[in-house]
Amino acid sequence: MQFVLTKKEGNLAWIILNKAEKLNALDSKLIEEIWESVEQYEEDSETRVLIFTGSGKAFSAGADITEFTKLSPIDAWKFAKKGRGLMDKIENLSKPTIAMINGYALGGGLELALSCDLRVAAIEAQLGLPEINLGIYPGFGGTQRLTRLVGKSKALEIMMTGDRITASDAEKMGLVNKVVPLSSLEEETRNLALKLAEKSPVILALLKEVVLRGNDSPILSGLSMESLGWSTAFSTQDKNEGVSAFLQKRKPQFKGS
Ligand SMILES: CCCCC/C=C/C(=O)SCCNC(=O)CCNC(=O)[C@H](O)C(C)(C)COP(=O)(O)OP(=O)(O)OC[C@H]1O[C@@H](n2cnc3c(N)ncnc32)[C@H](O)[C@@H]1OP(=O)(O)O
Repeated sequence: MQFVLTKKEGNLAWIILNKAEKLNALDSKLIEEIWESVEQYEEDSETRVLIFTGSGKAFSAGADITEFTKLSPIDAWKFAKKGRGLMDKIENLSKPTIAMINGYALGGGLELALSCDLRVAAIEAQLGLPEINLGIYPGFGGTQRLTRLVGKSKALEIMMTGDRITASDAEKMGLVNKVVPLSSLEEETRNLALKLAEKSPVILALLKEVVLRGNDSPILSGLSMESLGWSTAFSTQDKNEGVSAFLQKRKPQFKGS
């Protein structure tokens, strides 16, 4: 890999965008390498949580604008599909994902963070969808994911003005889950990831499926999926382990079966 660093820490996998001199701008190569890293950890049964972050002063400043000059409309469609495909893949991973936003998360960079389950940001981070200033609009899923997350009015404000927002404002509108000083960002993110890694992976996967599919469905369908998934939990060893551990006043050891 040229532009992505990966590292494993027990049950945690880190995927680090590593093109700091270009603020981790997402070009075709970087998108392919993130895709490969995601596939690698998706298949790795030891990995329970994936953390995405960037090296240097940015999480990612978005799609690589220099590539836009040579794109025909058909190329642009292919590029948007490729980037969006990656975001869809990340969103639909059965394992929990966290975006550790260390600095700028703009355009496609914010869209990458939006495709993760949770977002922890440094106080210093700046977020936004500035595509409107380039005469385009978000094309890696942001129009849909941001709107579902913060509501139509706030999402339109962010996309129509292109203004950058602070991590604290992002937290207030529910766009990020937690804001911490940059100096403790890694530790706080790791602690959150370790907490998730202790839960049952099979139940987390079921929960994700019900929440994601339910979010796209009328409430009655979502509620029905919830009941079906909930009863499926009763076929797992992890449910037996969780209930037994409570009754025996000990910590559960979930194995993912
Ligand atoms: C068809 C597919 C649809 C895709 C949907 C997504 C679209 C997008 O994401 S469009 C891009 C949206 N992002 C932006 O508009 C942000 C662009 N960057 C900036 O505004 C600034 O770089 C900054 C405010 C984030 C930081 O400013 P500053 O601290 O002054 O740093 P520099 O501008 O000097 O940046 C350093 C270096 O990085 C290059 N760079 C930054 N962002 C991008 C980018 N998105 N694409 C390509 N290159 C980028 C910048 O040009 C500098 O390079 P050098 O000049 O060679 O040093």
